[in-house]
Amino acid sequence: MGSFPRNCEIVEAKDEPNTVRHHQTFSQIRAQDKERKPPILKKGSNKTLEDDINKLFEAIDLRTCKSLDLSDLRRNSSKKPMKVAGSHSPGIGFSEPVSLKQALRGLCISQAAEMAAMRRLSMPPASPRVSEAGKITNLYRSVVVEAGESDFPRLGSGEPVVKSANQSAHSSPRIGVKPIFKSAGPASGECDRPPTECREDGIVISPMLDLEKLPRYRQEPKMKSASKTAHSSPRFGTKTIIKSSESTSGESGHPLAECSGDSVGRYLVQEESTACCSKKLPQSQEPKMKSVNQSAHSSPHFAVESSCRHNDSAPVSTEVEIQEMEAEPTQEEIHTSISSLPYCNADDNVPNPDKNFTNKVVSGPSKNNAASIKVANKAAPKLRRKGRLQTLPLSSTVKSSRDVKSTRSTSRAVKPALRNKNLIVKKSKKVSSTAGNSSASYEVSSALDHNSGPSICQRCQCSLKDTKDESHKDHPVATVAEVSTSSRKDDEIKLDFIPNGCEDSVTPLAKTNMTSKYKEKGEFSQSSKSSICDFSSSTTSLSEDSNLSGSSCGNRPHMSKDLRWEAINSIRKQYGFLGLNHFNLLKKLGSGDIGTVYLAELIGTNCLFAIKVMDNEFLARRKKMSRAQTEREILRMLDHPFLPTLYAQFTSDNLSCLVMEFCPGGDLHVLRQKQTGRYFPEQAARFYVAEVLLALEYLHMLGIVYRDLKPENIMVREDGHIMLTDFDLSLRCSVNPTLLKSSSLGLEPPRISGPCAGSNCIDPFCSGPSCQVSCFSPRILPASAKARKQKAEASAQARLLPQLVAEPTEARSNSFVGTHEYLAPEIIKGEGHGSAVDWWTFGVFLYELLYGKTPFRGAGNEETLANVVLQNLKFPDSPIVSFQARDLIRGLLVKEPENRLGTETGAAEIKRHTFFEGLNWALIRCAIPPQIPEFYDTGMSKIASQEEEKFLEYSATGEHLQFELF
Ligand SMILES: Nc1ncnc2c1ncn2[C@@H]1O[C@H](COP(=O)(O)OP(=O)(O)OP(=O)(O)O)[C@@H](O)[C@H]1O
Repeated sequence: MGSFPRNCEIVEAKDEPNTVRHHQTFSQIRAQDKERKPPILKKGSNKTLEDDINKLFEAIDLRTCKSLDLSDLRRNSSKKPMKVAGSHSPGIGFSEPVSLKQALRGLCISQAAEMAAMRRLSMPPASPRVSEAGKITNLYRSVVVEAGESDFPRLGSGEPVVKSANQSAHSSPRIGVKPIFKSAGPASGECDRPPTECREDGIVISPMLDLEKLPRYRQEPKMKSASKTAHSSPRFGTKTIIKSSESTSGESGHPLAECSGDSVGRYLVQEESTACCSKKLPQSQEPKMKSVNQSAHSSPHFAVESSCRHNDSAPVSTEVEIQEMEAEPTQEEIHTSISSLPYCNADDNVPNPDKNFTNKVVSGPSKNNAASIKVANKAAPKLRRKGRLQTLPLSSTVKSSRDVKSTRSTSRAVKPALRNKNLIVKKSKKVSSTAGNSSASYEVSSALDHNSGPSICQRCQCSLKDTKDESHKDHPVATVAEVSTSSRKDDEIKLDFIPNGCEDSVTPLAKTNMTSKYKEKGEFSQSSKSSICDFSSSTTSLSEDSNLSGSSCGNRPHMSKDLRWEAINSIRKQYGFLGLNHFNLLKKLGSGDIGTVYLAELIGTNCLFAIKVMDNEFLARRKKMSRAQTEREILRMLDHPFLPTLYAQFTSDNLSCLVMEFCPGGDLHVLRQKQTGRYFPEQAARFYVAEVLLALEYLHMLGIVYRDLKPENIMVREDGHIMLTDFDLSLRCSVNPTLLKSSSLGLEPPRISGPCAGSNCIDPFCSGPSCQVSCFSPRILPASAKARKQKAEASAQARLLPQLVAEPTEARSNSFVGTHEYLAPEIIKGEGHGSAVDWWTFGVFLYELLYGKTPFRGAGNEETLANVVLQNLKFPDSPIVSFQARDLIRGLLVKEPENRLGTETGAAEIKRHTFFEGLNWALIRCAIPPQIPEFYDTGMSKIASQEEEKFLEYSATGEHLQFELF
């Protein structure tokens, strides 16, 4: 392994001058041999052994070698190991001087090779239905299988056996393998992106992982810096962007590769041209694999930057973790295997929607903006220049303490207090999404669900007023169990959209105050995520939704008491528009690929928001408009207690702003690291994954495949409940919700035999006298016989209820999207993926919460990817996790998506698992979360004490976008 050349390009074997005398027949060779080594005749013996052999040679030669010389054999038996330059394997080919014995051996081998070649030639052609990518995959597999059977050691049973690039080169001239991954190690930050090789015969040479460095990791278990922090950090800040066919510049050989690290982010290549997400495709369009030529343009190119992520709270050495993550296959096998993984992506050529998006943003409802600006300037003297930080009094809801947001990288950590300069270097990802109309909105219906009853338990008469978030009280939990399409009419589908009024386009009020500079900055700040995105095709499509309708609270009557809506509308009424100048930017919460999120206070309202600020010019230049558009469109659709609420969106001074709900509790990644042992107790994990499951279920119902589930994307609200964020990598598709009778499901009905009874549960079937918490009562709590009987009856009733299945099973995409440790195998293998990837990531997520680490993490990204594909799932001995939890994880982390739990009927399948037994899904939001954020420091006090004027400046240059607070 160590000698494996890093950039070894293994393509179709060519004739090697120093190896086989290809064009010599066997008889010629034998004649030469005879000349060199004349037979030694024993005295008195007319027939020697040599003579016999010679006759044998002649006989064979006549039969086989007249029309077939070695070069022919070599071509036709291409999948068999052949001698290559520098190889001295005896018996494969002939070399001079060649002995009789060698010749005989070589002949036998050649005959074997000939037989293999003939066998291959007699194989039936591939089915015309098989796509070119499929052919490549099949070809690849045939090589793997054949070679695996004959020459190469098998890896773990049941796992795919793949060959090393070298081996492939020896045996398969049809597939050229070019290792392109040049990760210089976790801390080097190097990145490379070799071009995709598209051969003349149309075969796309997939980029392969170069795991050359893997042995080094193994040999150096005590890793430094990033490695030492492996336990809690660093998903190895790697961002891989793969070339996709959406490129409009024809840079097929120069796909975007973006590397990001935690400490240092670098743009080593230019971004690929266009990632289109809004192509309006007919919904009926079936998923298609692209042709190889298309694939050639879209084959994923991996540019991997393994970054050193510092983790200030991770004293556990990597050594332990690496040892734990040792795969069953040897490292060499892993290397060998992953080197041959087919990274062929098939992408569609999708028109660039950026233009439309830009137009839309810029030409928004800004009719009276000019007038409004003047009015605003006069009537609101307190309004500062856009982005200006003011020293306003703290909101009453803001608690002053500290909550240091730590991420997997300290370089990404957001410091609680403002600094003079916070530089944000934008990372670039390539994302794709599809446009379309997924206006699958659902009306909450209690008729069909036994759990969707009133928010007050009919039996125990307990109220829900204890919940901290007022908005949640009126917020319907749109779980599958509660959602029905039976009574829904099209004109009733309104609740998912914010009003037009929420989308303001503001003439740059403070443009003169906003310094626009273009600077080169050497200081980098990275977000904590290392998502991978490659925008390729999605064969399902949606159209730009236009069902926006206005109301005071975005058609969310259940949120009418939300003070934030009132505040927004008040400002809008007062000034005629809403712009960035109406907010005080208090501090930077974090930055992502397409924007920076600030904590902001709506001036004069004491209402806090999280505002995502994106530079349209930068987005357009970096072809990221589609990502921003995807996120914006999805945010506008959402109305769920565990998903963010978009209060407003506007464009101000070419800055596109999304005003969202602010989550003061940080993200789950940070919260996990604060736990003892850096893992959650099982009950806490159960709470979080249950809420995430509902969020995913809701997204799937809307035709959204999330694709980037990980703790970093799960924010903790003020009340301790979660909020799933970050939708720019999501895939939008069509979905056909179906109501299924339990009989047609062929599955067990929901099991409610848990111990909720007797505890404080709001379960409508509960005879208990109280409420709260009990939704997450431990399964092991004893239940009375009576309660058990009632539960059994409830189960029987539930059996009769129809079940809504709203899994977007038709969704397909070939994008390489996600985060390394969370990537599903089908994404890594480029086989195309659908909604099942969310259930894979859900399994990884549960695993990480319970064990404090992800299941397939390797020493580097490449090894992680290899492990995901090849390594069997293992559970550490410690901490002790229940059988139910492990069983659920096992069901979710099935490498074949078709066999994965959730693939068939979505979240409903998962919710029935015994891990969630006894959980009242409809009332989760009423349960007391495991942890409630204590304080959150907005940094305003510090600003006030400094009595400084803070300004937001942004600048963009070349590859980077920078926002500065100073
Ligand atoms: N509603 C919110 N409340 C509090 N903090 C938030 C909120 N939304 C985002 N953040 C913080 O801002 C950071 C940046 O968010 P953002 O969505 O821009 O980037 P990201 O999560 O890295 O996603 P991407 O890079 O794909 O855009 C997040 O990591 C999170 O810490």
